[in-house]
Amino acid sequence: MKSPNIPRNSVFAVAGMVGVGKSTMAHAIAERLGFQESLENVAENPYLERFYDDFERWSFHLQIFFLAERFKEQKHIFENGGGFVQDRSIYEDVGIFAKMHADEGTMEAVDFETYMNLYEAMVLMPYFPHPNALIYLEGPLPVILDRIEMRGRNMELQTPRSYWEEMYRRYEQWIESFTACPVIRLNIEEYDLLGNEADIELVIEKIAEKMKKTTPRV
Ligand SMILES: Nc1ncnc2c1ncn2[C@@H]1O[C@H](COP(=O)(O)OP(=O)(O)O)[C@@H](O)[C@H]1O
Ligand SMILES: Nc1ncnc2c1ncn2[C@H]1C[C@H](O)[C@@H](COP(=O)(O)O)O1
Repeated sequence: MKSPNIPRNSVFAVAGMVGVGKSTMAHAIAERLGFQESLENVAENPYLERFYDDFERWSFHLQIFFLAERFKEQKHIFENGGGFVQDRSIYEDVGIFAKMHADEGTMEAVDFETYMNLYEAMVLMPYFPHPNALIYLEGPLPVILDRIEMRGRNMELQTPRSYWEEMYRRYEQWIESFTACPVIRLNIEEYDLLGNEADIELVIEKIAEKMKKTTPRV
């Protein structure tokens, strides 16, 4: 197996729609590169089920919880000198989730403003270097919905299809104007990490290529 030309202190964030395959991808990249994984811990999230049960009541609590978690994670990555693959980025919390709930009226305007103030104060901290690349997973909505179904989290299965359709639409727009760091777009129909483990090499090649273009020579 060839050793990819990817700096050991790099940080990658895997982004994309719920169910698209981020955790699976983050795990495979981290394993292949010998990096640490920084995973979203759904089971230990005290608000997630309550949130899916009642968006209006819990959306602010959930966003604050995620913000605190991502901030701790960021500090951990910073203190360890990089070499991490993150499962989901902080940019999606604000650009997709918080904004969607504010626009849809399931987060109060005043709560969204408080959240944004906190978010902006946090991302201006030195603990918040941007990732070296955002690995964005995309694919057809029906395939993603099948994956959500196959994974079988009850709270997600009970959520109306219109919620996922709206999120999907927002992701498509959001990625077009995302500029915080270089983006590597991967179509989930062009590789199959579960069916063919060797496909991770295609992904690693794309990352190495992007790093070659974006890492300044010294
Ligand atoms: N390449 C793939 N082909 C088929 N199913 C996949 C693939 N990648 C992930 N899955 C499955 O899709 C579901 C969602 O994947 P997951 O990695 O948890 O997504 P996310 O972290 O984006 O929510 C899981 O059941 C996972 O096993
Ligand atoms: N910031 C968020 N707001 C609302 N819901 C969120 C946020 N971040 C993640 N989620 C939800 C979506 C899924 O149900 C789980 C885990 O996400 P996944 O894309 O499956 O890793 O948390």
